[in-house]
Amino acid sequence: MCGIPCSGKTTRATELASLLEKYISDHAPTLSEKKISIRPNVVILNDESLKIDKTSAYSDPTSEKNARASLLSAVERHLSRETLLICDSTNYIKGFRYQLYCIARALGTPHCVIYCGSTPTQSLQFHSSISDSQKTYPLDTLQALTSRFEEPDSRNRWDSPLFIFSPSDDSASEIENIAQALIYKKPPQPNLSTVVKPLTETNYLHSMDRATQEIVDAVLQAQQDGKGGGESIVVPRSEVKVVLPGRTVTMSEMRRLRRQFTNLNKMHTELDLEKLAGGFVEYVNANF
Ligand SMILES: Nc1ncnc2c1ncn2[C@@H]1O[C@H](COP(=O)(O)OP(=O)(O)OP(=O)(O)O)[C@@H](O)[C@H]1O
Repeated sequence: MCGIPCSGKTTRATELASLLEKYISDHAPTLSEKKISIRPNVVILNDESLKIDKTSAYSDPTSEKNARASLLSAVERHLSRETLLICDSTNYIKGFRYQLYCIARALGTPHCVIYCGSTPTQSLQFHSSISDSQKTYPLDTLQALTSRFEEPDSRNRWDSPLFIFSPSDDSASEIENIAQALIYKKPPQPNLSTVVKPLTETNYLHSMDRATQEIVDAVLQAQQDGKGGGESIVVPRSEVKVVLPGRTVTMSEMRRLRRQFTNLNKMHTELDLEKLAGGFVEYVNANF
């Protein structure tokens, strides 16, 4: 899921989960014929199921980071090729959505993004209708999160396929398309090498280390040379260029991105060096 706070994500997720469960039950013979094994129950992960307190978890950067880390590790624990899982959170940072996409890709299972496209005015109305006993974000947190929201864009692999729902839209109208995207679609393979000989497993981590370090060095060097906001930088081994943000990129930020990318891809030993380098550049651009 994706959407600003109080945009109706949990309401939509619950509706979609029961519609998908019905779909799985109604289509059992077809699924079995196609040898598709899928559990009958849809798992929903959100602040409530993870016992995260919305009233405080998003009020400062450290708590917010912890909340996101809990969600990410819960997704890693629960997702499998047989499980339909809904990650019901704002997922408002595109780099975070990219991380979710990588988890699905590493498992070889499809994903999609359901965007609850309520307007800020509609979400404020929903917020004001919630009684004080149902704990939710304080108004200022809601507004801060709304202003930081990075809207999904179906041109990005990690935001595609994208399904957009307004509050008045009927969940049932899209269920066939969502089922096609999640149940029948072949797992994503955009980064897999088909022509280049894969690296041996022993060399893999070493090669990834070197390739990503060379890119980090190139970015920091370009910045030292006076390159800045919006400029594209050619980096080693990648056809995709790094696009610098309109602020200074620090060495520790690049180190963190490199560590995260390495962790996400360390099992992905079928990738060749060029795909790895291109993937790292995409990851860096998404997180800038
Ligand atoms: N389509 C809708 N029409 C009217 N009210 C709605 C609609 N969707 C959700 N609501 C109401 O808005 C409030 C917030 O809904 P919900 O919890 O689904 O949003 P959310 O995006 O998951 O919120 P949060 O960001 O807190 O997780 C609830 O009181 C819910 O009943």
